[in-house]
Amino acid sequence: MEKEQLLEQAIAARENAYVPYSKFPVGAALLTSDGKVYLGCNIENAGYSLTNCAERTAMFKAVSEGDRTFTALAVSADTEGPVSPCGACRQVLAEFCAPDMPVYLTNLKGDVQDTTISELLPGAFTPEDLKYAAGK
Ligand SMILES: O=c1ccn([C@H]2C[C@H](O)[C@@H](CO)O2)c(=O)[nH]1
Ligand SMILES: [Zn+2]
Repeated sequence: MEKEQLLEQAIAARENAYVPYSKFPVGAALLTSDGKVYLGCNIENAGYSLTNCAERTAMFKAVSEGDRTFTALAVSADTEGPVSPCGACRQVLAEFCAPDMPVYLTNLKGDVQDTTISELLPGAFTPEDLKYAAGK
């Protein structure tokens, strides 16, 4: 799967966004090691804090279908520069994705920022951090 194809899919995934409150559609495309792509969009709620971001929608779809091995993620929104994933999504991504996994952030103007999971959330709290206390 080419980076460009994944970016295209993230842009297309915005079409299903449910965004009556923010009117800010976001799309995500999460690539598995098997070459499967899970799409995600943001899904808002009248109880605003219950909103689910595009990145977490894609991740939760994949995990709920039994896929946990990921090789790349693309995210798209209509932002001035490449879209910046929120803190909650950065933490959820760090749970399942390798620190060096590529993440492609884009906007509708074609700006692309290549980054990684660990660049998005340096020092993430991970499953490893739970092992010290568990081993006492
Ligand atoms: O990376 C991001 C940033 C924001 N949002 C959503 C949450 C909310 O629905 C809207 C405005 O914050 O955009 C995402 O889905 N992903
Ligand atoms: Zn988010």
